[in-house]
Amino acid sequence: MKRTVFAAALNHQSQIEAWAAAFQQPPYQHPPQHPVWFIKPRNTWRSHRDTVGLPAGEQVYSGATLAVVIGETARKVSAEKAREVIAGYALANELSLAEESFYRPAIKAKCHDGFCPIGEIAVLPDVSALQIITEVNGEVRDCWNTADLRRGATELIASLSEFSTLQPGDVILLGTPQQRVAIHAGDVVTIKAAGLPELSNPFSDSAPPMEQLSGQPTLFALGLNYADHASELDFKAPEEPLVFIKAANTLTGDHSVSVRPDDVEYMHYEGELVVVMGKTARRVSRDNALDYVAGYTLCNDYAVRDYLENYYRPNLRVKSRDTLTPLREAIVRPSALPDPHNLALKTFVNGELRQSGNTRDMVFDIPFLIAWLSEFLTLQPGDMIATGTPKGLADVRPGDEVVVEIEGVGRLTNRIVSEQQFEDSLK
Ligand SMILES: O=C(O)C/C=C\CC(=O)C(=O)O
Ligand SMILES: [Mg+2]
Repeated sequence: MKRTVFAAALNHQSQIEAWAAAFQQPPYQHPPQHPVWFIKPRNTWRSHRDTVGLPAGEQVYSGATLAVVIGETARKVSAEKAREVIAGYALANELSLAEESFYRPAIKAKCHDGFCPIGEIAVLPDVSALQIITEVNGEVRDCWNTADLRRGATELIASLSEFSTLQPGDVILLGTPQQRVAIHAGDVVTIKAAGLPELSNPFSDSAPPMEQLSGQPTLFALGLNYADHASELDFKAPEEPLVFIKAANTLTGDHSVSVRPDDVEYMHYEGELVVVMGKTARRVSRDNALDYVAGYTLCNDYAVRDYLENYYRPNLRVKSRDTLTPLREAIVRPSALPDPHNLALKTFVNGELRQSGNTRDMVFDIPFLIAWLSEFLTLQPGDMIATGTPKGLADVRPGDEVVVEIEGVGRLTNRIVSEQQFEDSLK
């Protein structure tokens, strides 16, 4: 069973060449120094022969790629050892709207329902020079070679597992070339490569309804959803929700530890109200949105600012690190919290009040966020929306106790430890 589907962007030589001049300018400033990660959440997953519905009025592009499937737990694995954790490979179609910017997470371009069909797994001894062929209605329309990838499977596993422990069932998509194939309703897109089961999907302008999904619930998180926090970071409040996704590996519980990397200057807390979905939601109106909510809880959306790069910012390396998202499992039912938009939110460090806000100050409120997301993707029971943090960030150090408290929802306590302390605790 798939767990998290990670994807590498800008990993094909043709993309870096096409974007070379732009990456020397704002907002990028320089070419990416680290792999550019994004996540294809479970609503995007489809299988061989599944029909994929195309969003009305949008041009969708095929993105044939190779998926590497993790077979064993991989934590801080070297590239040399990475081969040992690979269960096999599959073909995938990393579907996308046009890639017009890599600055902020491209959830609208990448995460529509059905935007990630993945084929059956097979064991292959070597994928370093594999031809990936795309046929549309039986005609070859694209062909690229994995030899043109900037980082191969083992290097990507090493890079990702440095901050995100991989588990069996996790998948990494290795990237797509700059040129993509435009697809239309009525097309059948087939992806082929020697030694792998082909992946073929018909495309329609109306897709069958989503069944109940497997895989980990998706944790959507809002950036800059409080104007005072945006301004303390020298940003204006966004004109539409800035949504990024956090992977399952980052979650930890109440009274747990969060690891501060030893080589960083600034790791800060972010107390946040979290909405937990209770019913399948697709194209839900703002007026009805709260009817789909199972309850509310809270999280601490820690960030390691040293690792920020202006590619799909905030990057997974900043926001999706092991142990850096404490989340309280117990939820408060909507009946006990009639107005989630008027709750005091506080964060204390070692008993001292450091952050104090109110959920009434959200830029985009909860009904808006549910309606906006469900306009292009299906929210499933268990999916969560961390609604952003107000002003008042500060660095935290090993030994600090951090408590997030939201009126009517409860408290979340955790302690900061150093990498060395955490490694010692594992021995
Ligand atoms: O790009 C940045 O510096 C901020 C991105 C996300 C901030 C966040 O998680 C929040 O506002 O909450
Ligand atoms: Mg946050």
